[in-house]
Amino acid sequence: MTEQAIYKLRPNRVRRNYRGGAMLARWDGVGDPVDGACPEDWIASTVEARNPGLPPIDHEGLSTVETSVGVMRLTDLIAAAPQYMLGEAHLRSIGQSVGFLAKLLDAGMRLHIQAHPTAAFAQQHLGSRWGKLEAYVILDVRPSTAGSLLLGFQHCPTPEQWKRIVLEQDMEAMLACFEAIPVQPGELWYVPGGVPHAIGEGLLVMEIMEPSDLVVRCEFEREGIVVPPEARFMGRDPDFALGIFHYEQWSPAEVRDRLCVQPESISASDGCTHQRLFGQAHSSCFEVHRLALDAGAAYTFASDERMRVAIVTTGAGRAAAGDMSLPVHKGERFIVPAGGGELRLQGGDDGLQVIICMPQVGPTDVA
Ligand SMILES: O=P(O)(O)OC[C@H]1O[C@](O)(CO)[C@@H](O)[C@@H]1O
Repeated sequence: MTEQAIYKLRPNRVRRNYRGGAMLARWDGVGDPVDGACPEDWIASTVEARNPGLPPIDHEGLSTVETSVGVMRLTDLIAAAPQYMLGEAHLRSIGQSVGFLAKLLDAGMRLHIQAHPTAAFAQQHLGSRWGKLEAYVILDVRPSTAGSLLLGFQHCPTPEQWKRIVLEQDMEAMLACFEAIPVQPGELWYVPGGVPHAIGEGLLVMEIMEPSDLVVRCEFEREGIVVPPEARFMGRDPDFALGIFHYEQWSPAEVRDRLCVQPESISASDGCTHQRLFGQAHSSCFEVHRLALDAGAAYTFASDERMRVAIVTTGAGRAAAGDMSLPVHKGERFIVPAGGGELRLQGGDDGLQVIICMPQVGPTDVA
């Protein structure tokens, strides 16, 4: 198989327990975009979706890429050229998975209230190296929706009260534990394991997380969508599952202080700003950068021999690596393998914004 310096990712929609996806369909050029049962696109995913209680779909969640010899599953491409795709250091510390999971998430309705295990809990009790710490880049808010998150308890129940609320589905009491946290496009948030949360109606979010689909779902039905019993508590009993929650009370201002992240400026010159959005201070699993190029501006994202997963979030332009150069536009997602060299970007007439995600594989500094 020929090694390419850029692989375009195919759309990869995944079923969830909420409706959405119309904004993603618009990104993908679908003529008549509507919300449906597949509101997420999993990007460069080597993680299978877990949808217990729904009819099985083989390999749901696994990404496919365009290659010179046709469309291939990313896991097969990596297996065929692990060193080129991921690099030596990655293979040694992480193996043949991408090492993190990125998603575009398009919420046509508020998601149900949930929490995820920390990596420490997952290692100790679930036989998994990772829990599911999540980081969000808010990309857009649908008109006529407020744009908010439920995040952390503002009126914290005791573990016994929370257990009663969840088991009896006392929705009035459950919602009374939270106040809406307003969010804006461009903001960065992160959600450590154990923190209850729900993404609000109308948000389009780029989500980067530890590579698992481990979740405790607390609302068993929303807007007629029933979360199947086997999908609620990670297949365990309620006491075990609800044991992952952190029972801390944070006011909306404290939530913003703790969990709204300020980007770190890496460079700002010649019509291009380069920021690190999430790094080792937030996660030992992934690192995320944002590049914003004015019309005609050019920028080279240096290679430190890690795989880079790129998503064009605004505008259009060109992306080049090695001897490949492609036109790219809003919604495009692509991979530059560890062995693909530096990534060269150029802004088109309306400029170009690209988010780049990479695994953490040890000491890192791409500045
Ligand atoms: O509706 P579901 O299937 O529980 O999906 C939950 C979604 O919520 C998130 O955990 C975000 O909070 C996504 O990563 C996940 O896909």
